[in-house]
Amino acid sequence: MSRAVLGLGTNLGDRAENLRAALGALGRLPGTRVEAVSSVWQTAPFDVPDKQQDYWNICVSLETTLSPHALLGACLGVEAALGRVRRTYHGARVIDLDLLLYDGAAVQEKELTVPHPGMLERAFVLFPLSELFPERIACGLDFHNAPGFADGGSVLRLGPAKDLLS
Ligand SMILES: Nc1ncnc2c1ncn2[C@@H]1O[C@H](COP(=O)(O)OP(=O)(O)OP(=O)(O)O)[C@@H](O)[C@H]1O
Ligand SMILES: Nc1nc2c(c(=O)[nH]1)N=C(CO)CN2
Repeated sequence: MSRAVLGLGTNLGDRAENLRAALGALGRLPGTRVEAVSSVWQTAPFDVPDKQQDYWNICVSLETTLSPHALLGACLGVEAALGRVRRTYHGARVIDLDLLLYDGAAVQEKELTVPHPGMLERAFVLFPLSELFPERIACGLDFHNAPGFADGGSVLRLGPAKDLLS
């Protein structure tokens, strides 16, 4: 059994429903259990080409028997099932699932890079991630250097997933 950590984001349509549906789908993957879910964080769109609604971001840890590649394939399947359409680079999306970490694995391929290359620069990842691993990640001290904080206040904790998403 391995532990994988995913970052989820949505900024199109009903964001609570999109996260709810994605979590449900992840829990139904073969050999997979949702171990923990962060709070829901409302974050300003970072590095996007046009005006977009704020994102809702969460991080999720999974216990899974799926390999990293099989899990990535499953994540792409969940995105497709929820109606994600890829139009432009960093365009608004119904749902995005990024594989952030998989045990201690390091994968360097175009189709799959783990740890996710952008994760340490993204406040919208680090804040929810710090809730799952408080002993490993402390947010706050250096947050003004995180790109998500370029506008000085772009990450807002909305509340626990159990209140917002169940
Ligand atoms: N760790 C990873 N998690 C998810 N996708 C990855 C990962 N590493 C590489 N990819 C590849 O990236 C491709 C494009 O993913 P996507 O369109 O969701 O990127 P993005 O989320 O818009 O950008 P970013 O990666 O900057 O968050 C996927 O088809 C996948 O093969
Ligand atoms: N706040 C925020 N900004 C983003 C996000 C995201 O999930 N949250 N995802 C992106 C592409 O993956 C680009 N920009």
